[in-house]
Parts: sequence; C-alpha cells; structure tokens
Amino acid sequence: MSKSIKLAILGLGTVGTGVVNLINDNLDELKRRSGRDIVITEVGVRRQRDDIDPNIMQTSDLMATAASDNVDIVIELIGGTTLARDVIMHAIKNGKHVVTANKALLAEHGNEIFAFAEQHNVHVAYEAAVAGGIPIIKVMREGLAANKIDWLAGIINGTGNFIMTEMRDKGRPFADVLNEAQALGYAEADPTFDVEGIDAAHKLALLASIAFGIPLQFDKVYCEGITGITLQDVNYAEELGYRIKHLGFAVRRAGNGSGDDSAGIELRVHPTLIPQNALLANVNGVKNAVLVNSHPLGQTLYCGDGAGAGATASAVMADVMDLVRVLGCKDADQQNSNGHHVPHLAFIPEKLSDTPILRAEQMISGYYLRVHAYDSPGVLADITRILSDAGINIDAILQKPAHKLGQVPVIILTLPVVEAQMNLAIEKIEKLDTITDKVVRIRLDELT
Ligand SMILES: NC(=O)c1ccc[n+]([C@@H]2O[C@H](COP(=O)([O-])OP(=O)(O)OC[C@H]3O[C@@H](n4cnc5c(N)ncnc54)[C@H](O)[C@@H]3O)[C@@H](O)[C@H]2O)c1
Ligand SMILES: N[C@@H](CCO)C(=O)O
Ligand code: NA
Repeated sequence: MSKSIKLAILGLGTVGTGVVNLINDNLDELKRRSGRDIVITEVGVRRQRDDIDPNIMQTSDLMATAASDNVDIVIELIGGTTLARDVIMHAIKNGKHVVTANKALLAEHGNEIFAFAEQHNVHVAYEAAVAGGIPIIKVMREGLAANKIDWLAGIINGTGNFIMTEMRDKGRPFADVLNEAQALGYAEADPTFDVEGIDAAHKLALLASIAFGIPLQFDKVYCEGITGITLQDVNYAEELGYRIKHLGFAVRRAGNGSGDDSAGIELRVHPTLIPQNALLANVNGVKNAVLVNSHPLGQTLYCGDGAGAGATASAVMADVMDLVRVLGCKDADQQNSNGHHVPHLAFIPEKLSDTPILRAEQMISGYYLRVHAYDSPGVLADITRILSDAGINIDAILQKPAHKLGQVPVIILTLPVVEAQMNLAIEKIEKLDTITDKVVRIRLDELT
C-alpha cells in the first residue's frame, strides 16, 4: 500500500469526537475504499486529554498543526469565524487540504477562503457544513452538474426541525426541547443561530452558490426563525391541510421580461406552510431534506440526519476520502491537483455570475394571514376588498367563532403575491377600526 494519509483533527467536541469514532469503527472499510492507510497524527485540543491514543500528538497550538509536515489534511472542527479562519488560511498557505463543517465561516468568508485555496492549489471541502450527513454538496456539484437548477427548498436546520416536531407532536415547551437538542449535540454553540434562522441562512448561502454559480452572499439572505411560531398557527394550518416547516428557499426568477428589476434570485429562510401531503412536510425530528427542481431532471429529494456526531462525521470523512484521491493524483502529477477536483462553488471561478439577489419586497410567495377582528357585520368584506384591490387572490378563508370580547380570528390563505403588495394590503387591514391586533403572516408554498 502507498504512503499513508495523515490527518489533523482540530477540535474534539461533538463532531471531532464523532470523526475519531468513525475512523476507529470503519478503518478497514476506509482502507479498502481508498487504498490508503488513514491515520490521525495530530489533534488540536484546549488541554491534554488522557483518553487519546498515545501515538497521536495532542496540541493547543493549532497554527503549528496547520503547517506541520506530519499532516496532509487539516480537519477544522472548532467552529467560529476568527481562529478557525486564521487556521484554515494558514493551512492553505502551507499547502494543506482542508475539511471543515463550519458553515458560519464559509458563508461569511468563503469567497476569500476558496480564492486563496485555488491560488495555492489545494481544496477546502465542506460537505458537513450543509445538511449534516446528507451528501447534498456532492449531489449538487456533481450529480446534478448537467442540469440547470431553477429552485431548491430545504429543511436545513436539524435543531429547529427537532424543536418544531416535538412541539407539534407532543406539545412540549420550546425551551425544554431546545435543551434536549443541545444535549444531543445538534445545536450550535450559540443556539440562537439555530432558532433565529441564521444557521439555515448560512447553509442556504452555500446551497444557492453551488446551485446558480453565484458568489456567496450571506448578507443578502432574508432570514426569519421559528421563535414567533405559536401552537395556535400550527393548529390552524393543520386544519387547512398544511404543516408549518422552517425552510430555506433559493429561487431563480426570470422577471417579466420588460427590463424592470424583477429578475434575479430569491434567498430566504422562514417558517412556511406547505401541504401536509408534501414529502417535506413529513420530514421530522433532526432530519433535514432538500428538494431540488432542475432541468431536465425535474424534482429530486435528498433526506437524512442533518446534525449530530455520527451524521456529521460521515460527511467529514466523505470529504477526506475525496481528498485522498486528489492527493493520489498529486503524487502522480505534481503539476496541478485542482484539475482533478470539482470547483469549490461548482462553477469555475471566472464564470460565477453577478445575477442580482432580490430584495425582500420583490420576493413572491403565498401567505397565511391571521387577522383578529371585532365580530361585526362587514368586517370580512372589508378585509377581502382590501386584498382584491391589491390584486391578491384568496385561496381559502377560515373564520373561527368569537373567542374573547367578541373578537374573531380570521385565517386567510392567498395565492402567490409580490411581498410589496402584501405589505401595503396588511398596512390597510391594520388601519381598519374593526381590527384589534397586528396581522400575523406566515409564507405559504405549494412546492410545485
Ligand atoms: N454538531 C453538529 O451536529 C454539527 C453539524 C454540522 C456542522 N457542525 C459544525 O461543526 C463545528 C463543530 O461543532 P461541534 O458541534 O462539534 O461543536 P463543539 O462545541 O461540540 O466542539 C468544538 C470543540 O472545539 C474545541 N475548541 C474550540 N476552540 C479551540 C481551540 N482554540 N483549541 C482547541 N480546541 C478548541 C472546543 O473545546 C470543543 O471541544 C462547528 O463549526 C459547527 O457549526 C456541527
Ligand atoms: N446546529 C445545526 C448543526 C448541523 O449543521 C443544526 O441543528 O442543523
Ligand atoms: Na452534507
């Protein structure tokens, strides 16, 4: 067997420990598939540990490991966007390939990191950064390479999906389920990233780039989390045949062809009503799923565990296995190993497009509206008139009996509408004397 592949694992938390365990459990399988011995030579830890194989060097000097002659591939699993960035840049500068699960870092600094890697003829692999164990990066960059992708929609935060599933199915309180997600190793170091949609926005930025061949633009992702979802809305949605899921959408809009600015790409993460019988509506717990609509293939769905030690380690090591082959090519041909690898963002860097990202007011979706009104004659007519004046088509209306002080919740589902039109209509509805509260709105998508 040819020379062994030497790994450094930086950070032995949930994912780092998962990777060590996977290597121990599946070593023979890894060898049989790669034709190489795969050995961990160094681990980056905050302090010395006594549960690590004594043949592995333990160090807190991550920068030294990133440059070590005893390392071929640096696996960054410490998280964060400061030291992790410095360590990765240092590894690249020293000719090391890098594997990372750090979506926050790549969403914010990926353009710079990938350009630096290309300049130094190394690769930064990031399968674990999106949808955990689902090999979605591989699918999008390689499996769908001959397709034009029109849109994708995905459940891309395991913690959020776990919380919403447990709340809906078992009526458990939000904080209680979040604690469990943290104990299970699903949540980010700062769990507000999970529940406020930021983690999903990081992943959506990555998915959109490899779907459409655009630079990473995390700052342009419209982002809403799950903290505002009430059991009341979950139940009304179910009554109307829908389920609320937290989804990320990346949608290519052709525009109306009249030279206005409605052509571009929508990047948004938010709770969404989807039909109960849609496959995505039945993806529960820590599972993630990504639905991709591409031409000529059509819709395909990818599903699996989106977080946790084993699932994420699986993705990290799949990247290592790819890099083992790149290293093999490099051994054979010292000239250029980049030629043997798919581009970081799926399209060759010079061909990335500057298609604009649409602003929130330009985005198009259906809506669920919950309006609270006094139970007086004509109130429903007033609301529907405002919607029809704004050119908004109503798909369904549900009026519940007056529940307190003569107030009635009115639930309205609309067909897709440009957000600016909906904003104006809601402003007018809220000005009616008969309306008692702010209108609650949740986007709705039929996923067709
Ligand atoms: N947990 C998951 O399910 C999951 C899934 C996909 C991606 N990720 C990503 O993987 C990365 C790691 O996540 P995690 O859940 O394993 O986090 P974690 O907090 O469990 O582990 C991080 C580890 O890094 C160590 N560390 C931090 N700074 C260090 C330093 N300077 N020197 C040495 N060690 C240091 C910490 O002590 C900790 O053990 C993050 O970028 C996260 O976003 C996590
Ligand atoms: N905190 C993330 C980890 C996987 O990226 C999640 O719950 O999806
Ligand atoms: Na993945």
